[in-house]
Amino acid sequence: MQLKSTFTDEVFSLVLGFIQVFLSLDLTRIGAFMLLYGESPSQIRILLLLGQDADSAPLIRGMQDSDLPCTIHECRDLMQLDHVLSSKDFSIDVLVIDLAESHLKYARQLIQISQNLPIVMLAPAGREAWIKQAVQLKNEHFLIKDAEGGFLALLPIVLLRVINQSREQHARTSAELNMIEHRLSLSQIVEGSPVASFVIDCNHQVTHWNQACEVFTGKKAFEMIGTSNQWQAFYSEPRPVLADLMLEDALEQKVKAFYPGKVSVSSNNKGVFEAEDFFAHMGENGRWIYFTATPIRDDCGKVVGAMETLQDVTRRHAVEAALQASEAFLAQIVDGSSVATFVIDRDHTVTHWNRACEALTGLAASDVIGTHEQWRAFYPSERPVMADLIMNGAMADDVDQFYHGKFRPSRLIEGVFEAEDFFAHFGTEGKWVFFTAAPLRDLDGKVVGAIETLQDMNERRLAEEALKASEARYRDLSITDGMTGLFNSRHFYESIEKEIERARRYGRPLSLLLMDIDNFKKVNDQYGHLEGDKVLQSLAMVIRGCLREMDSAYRYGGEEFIVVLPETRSDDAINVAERLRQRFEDQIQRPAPSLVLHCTVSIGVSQFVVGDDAKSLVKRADDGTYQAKHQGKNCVVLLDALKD
Ligand SMILES: Nc1nc2c(ncn2[C@@H]2O[C@H](COP(=O)(O)OP(=O)(O)OP(=O)(O)O)[C@@H](O)[C@H]2O)c(=O)[nH]1
Repeated sequence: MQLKSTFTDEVFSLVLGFIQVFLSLDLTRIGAFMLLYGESPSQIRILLLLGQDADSAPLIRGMQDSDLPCTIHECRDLMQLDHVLSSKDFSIDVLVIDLAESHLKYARQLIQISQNLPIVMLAPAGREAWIKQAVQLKNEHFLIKDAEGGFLALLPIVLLRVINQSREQHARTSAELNMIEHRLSLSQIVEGSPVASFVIDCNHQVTHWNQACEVFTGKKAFEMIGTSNQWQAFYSEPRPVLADLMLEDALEQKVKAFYPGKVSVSSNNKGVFEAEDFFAHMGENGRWIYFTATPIRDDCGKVVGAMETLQDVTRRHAVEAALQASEAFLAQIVDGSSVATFVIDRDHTVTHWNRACEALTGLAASDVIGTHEQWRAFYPSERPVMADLIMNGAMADDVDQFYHGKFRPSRLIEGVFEAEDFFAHFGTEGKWVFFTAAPLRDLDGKVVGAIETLQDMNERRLAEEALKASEARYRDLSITDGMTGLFNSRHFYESIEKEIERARRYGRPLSLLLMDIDNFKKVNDQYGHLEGDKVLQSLAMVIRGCLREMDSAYRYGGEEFIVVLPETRSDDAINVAERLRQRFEDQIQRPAPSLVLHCTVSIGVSQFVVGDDAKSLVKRADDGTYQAKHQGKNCVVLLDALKD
């Protein structure tokens, strides 16, 4: 029962008629009112403004007679009214004004003070004009009371209705306000966003199409808002965009049908669907777009629209495609390389194992890629390979633990190690392998993997060994007498210098034997040079059989031999010489098939004394031999330096 501010006599009469109907229906009890409106009354807080001399008793009694639970605060003037309304201690549902003439003077202030509080005005019969005057200020409810306080019984019902209307109005206003706020904030969010975004309502009509979206799609907001043409921005034919699907039942099913394999629910935000797709009709050459859509719900959770955002990820796709191509290219390079190569990632998982590596190690790429079992190619049990150590940032000490004596830091690259080792199970007879591992770094220099290359060193090793053998052979030949196998005289002078130096420096004894075959010319003359050679070889064999490891024997001249005896004094040297002489004499020579011959040797002995050099030492031994010849040959003569 609200009156418009354009209050007229006709309306006023109508209202009065309505009150009469109320009365005729005898709806004067709250219970009956509740039947009509279905409202449950709660404690109603009433503020009662009375005229100066007015009696509140009939009014309060009227309220008490009703079933309406209420509390009543009384006030008599505007000050009191203001105090109660502005106090936090009082919460008022309705203002009842028992109109007095005095109120009319400040009716305007009164209505201002009451703010939005519902007002019920009571005027005495015959004073309807007061009401008329008062309600012109504010459209409110009113009642005319007769002299006996008649109609007052209707007051509780009017109060309830007023309060309910007020609450409904309030609720409606707040909902509208919420909606406006919601729309306002959504508008601000969408319009202000640098991310291309658009919003549709529950009828699939575009309500927002922000500037970024205009730039992104080339479609102007004024073309799109109010239409359902959002598909035109993306497709050549009408079809739902992701936002449209947010309004559908069986949402996920439909999303999957329209974006098969391209869409998922965001892991960060459960209500948001995200997708990535190529839109061939966008831009010059099509575009990769990352787009999200989310339903917009009202306070009750009902879907009332949807918002979609768009981001151009074409460049990222191009970069990813280039990266993939470069990875594929790299994989081909690695695979095609004739150098056995494998790569591990930061988790030590094998990512590449090329054909050369398969051939060298005998382990198939398919058996090792994706595993941590690179060790299988090299070792019988699990342990790190060089690439694993590099990946772990190993220092020389760590590498030494696994490759002791076999590795060295690379001379070319810092942080890289190289090693050489023999792998017995490679090939048919095992192989020498040179291997080197280097870290793989990302653009920030962080180690993200390691590459190891392996080179079959067998052929080189064999060649090296052959070379060493040949060098040794050559060296042996250069210091060896070809006929007897003993060292030659050139080597004697190298050796005797060292031995003299050692004997001098450490005061160690050193002796020399110089021997000459007796009557050798005769052998040659009688049986020929070749038979003479056999005698020379026979003496060489006897000498070799009599020497210790530290001794050395030399063919000094044609039929002259020298034996160097380190750590040997002259008396021991004489013993050696005697043994030699005897064994040679015992040796049977057969210069002709039926002929047995025994040859002899004369031996001169000298011992090193301080001041000796090679020449003097040899000279004394030679003199000893000479004396032995003079003493009848086949004997040993020591030529003592002191006696000399
Ligand atoms: N078969 C052979 N004979 C050699 C070789 N070198 C030296 N002769 C011979 O050795 C002989 C040495 O003879 P002489 O120096 O006269 O001495 P000798 O006959 O051994 O007599 P004495 O030394 O006094 O016992 C010579 O006939 C040389 O030709 C050789 O390599 N092979």
